[in-house]
Amino acid sequence: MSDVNFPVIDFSDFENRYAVIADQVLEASKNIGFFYITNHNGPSADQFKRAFEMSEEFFTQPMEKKIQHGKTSLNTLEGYITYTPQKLGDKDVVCDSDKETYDIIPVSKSQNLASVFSENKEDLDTFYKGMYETSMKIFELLAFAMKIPANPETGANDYFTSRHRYDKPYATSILRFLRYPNEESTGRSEDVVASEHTDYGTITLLSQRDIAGLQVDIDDTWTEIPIVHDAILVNMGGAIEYWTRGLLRGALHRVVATPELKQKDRYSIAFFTTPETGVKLSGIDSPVLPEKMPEFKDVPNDRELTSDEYMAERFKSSSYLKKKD
Ligand SMILES: O=C(O)CCC(=O)C(=O)O
Ligand SMILES: [Fe+2]
Repeated sequence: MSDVNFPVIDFSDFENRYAVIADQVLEASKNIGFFYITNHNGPSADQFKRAFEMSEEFFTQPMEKKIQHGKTSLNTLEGYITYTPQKLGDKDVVCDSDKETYDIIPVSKSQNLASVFSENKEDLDTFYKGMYETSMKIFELLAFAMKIPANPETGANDYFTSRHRYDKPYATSILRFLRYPNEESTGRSEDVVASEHTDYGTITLLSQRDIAGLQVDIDDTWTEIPIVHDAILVNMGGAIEYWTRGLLRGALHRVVATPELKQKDRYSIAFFTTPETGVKLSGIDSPVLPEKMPEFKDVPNDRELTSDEYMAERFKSSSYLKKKD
């Protein structure tokens, strides 16, 4: 475990300090690929608390209730993934090995919202939008710091945001509630409860409720990411690493079991952004972009992929739902 000063970027006095904040965001995105933001104007501490309460209310229901919203295919955007094999009718509910998750798309487009969430639609919608807006702010800062030309008509740094529009028919962002059930309840104990991976999308916002365990690979060393209260953790995903030719770092990360997990469930919330369907993950006009496309582990680098092709490649080489040996 190396001793790294984990970046915490203060967004206060945002307009006046825009250029400084943008540079800090770019530096952290290049070097570690993970950083905290504080005073961000995104969801408040109370809204996070409320979101975790909804999550707890959903996950503590009996399994029969939860699987009524089970995903039976990975192509389904919204719904529940279980941690022990379950059937919904004659179909298997998608099963992860150590954790359970519930994915939410924009509330207005949802077809199959569990009652806990539909009863609290307004809170959920506000929280989802707050996470979305915060992601868009990060994209604007990155576009500015990378000196990508602003929109000539509006002056906005909208290169990335205009490719992640909120109200596209195809949902571009997923809000995911996660629970890692405690070891006593499952009778299992593993050292690693979310295997090492890079996220598929462009950026992820994350909050670990009260049990740490998230680690990021920094210079080949697993480094613990502390919990910083009232801060949002931001990380770069594989799609933005690919799109920026490796400039931004889609860092490997994982979750390990801490002693608390023996008796207490671990909750986290993630918000994943994915570019709109058909977006070309190439052609960024930036003086800081590397000239050459590097090699990537999971995707080919000899042709230019669209967002959909990129995702398809990642799913092909995915070990996400394969059982650990
Ligand atoms: O639960 C966490 O803290 C991290 C989860 C994660 O990395 C993911 O879902 O992609
Ligand atoms: Fe992740």
